[in-house]
Amino acid sequence: MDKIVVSNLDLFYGDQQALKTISLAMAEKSVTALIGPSGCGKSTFLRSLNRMQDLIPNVKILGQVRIDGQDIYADDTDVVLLRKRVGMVFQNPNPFPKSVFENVAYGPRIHGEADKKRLNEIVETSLHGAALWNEVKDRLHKSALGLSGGQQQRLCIARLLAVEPEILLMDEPTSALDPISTMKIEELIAELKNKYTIIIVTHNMYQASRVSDRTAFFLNGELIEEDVTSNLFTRPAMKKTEDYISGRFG
Ligand SMILES: Nc1ncnc2c1ncn2[C@@H]1O[C@H](COP(=O)(O)OP(=O)(O)OP(=O)(O)O)[C@@H](O)[C@H]1O
Repeated sequence: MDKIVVSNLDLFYGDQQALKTISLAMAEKSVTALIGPSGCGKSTFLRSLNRMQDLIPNVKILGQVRIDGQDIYADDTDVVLLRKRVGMVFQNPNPFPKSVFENVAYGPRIHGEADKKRLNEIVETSLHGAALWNEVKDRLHKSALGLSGGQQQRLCIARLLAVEPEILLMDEPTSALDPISTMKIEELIAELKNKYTIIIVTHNMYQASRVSDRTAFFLNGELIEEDVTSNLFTRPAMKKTEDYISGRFG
């Protein structure tokens, strides 16, 4: 079943059009990878799925983004609730300068959870969910900034899981990480897709082929082609896709 359906999405930064009439459906509990050369609009597209662009001045958005059938750009959308449902992980892990525990408890607390026992449970479950519990269970009250980069990234994922999202947006989540940490995040993505709908931007085509079910190729703000990942990489329908994946540009 489709979780997110984007129809005819145009996005302008001032006069510059960064997304050109994009239509793309993303299935529930699956991983969709967004690939394409630098500046083609991948991050812009990703950020349009939880209205992160609302924070940037002079952005104009036309078209629709429906999640479970509801247009997230409708006037009555609760954007705080939307961002709880659609969480985001960034390229550089960005834990708060607080303890591991406080990082994970932060979201539930601002959404009103005050019960200590319940918060303990949420923190433990979320850290398990992000495959980090065993590595941090003895240092829950130490600073998150003392964790390795890969652990910090998994902590950022745990922080999202704590508010019970439905969709995880990941913008090049491993580009700042070493190969072992990257592998752990990729294994985690494989686990998480049993429960969550995941959209990942990656520059690494091997990563796209390892982690995703479907891949969308963007070029100059256009969606050139979208298909089952193995098809897109072995039998692309479009010449531009073939040129990109065979390393002829980008
Ligand atoms: N806040 C902004 N204000 C103005 N223009 C922007 C802004 N963010 C992105 N752009 C422009 O929109 C276009 C698409 O950028 P975007 O970051 O979405 O591409 P990308 O494919 O994610 O690139 P990269 O792989 O380098 O991260 C680019 O031309 C970029 O310069």
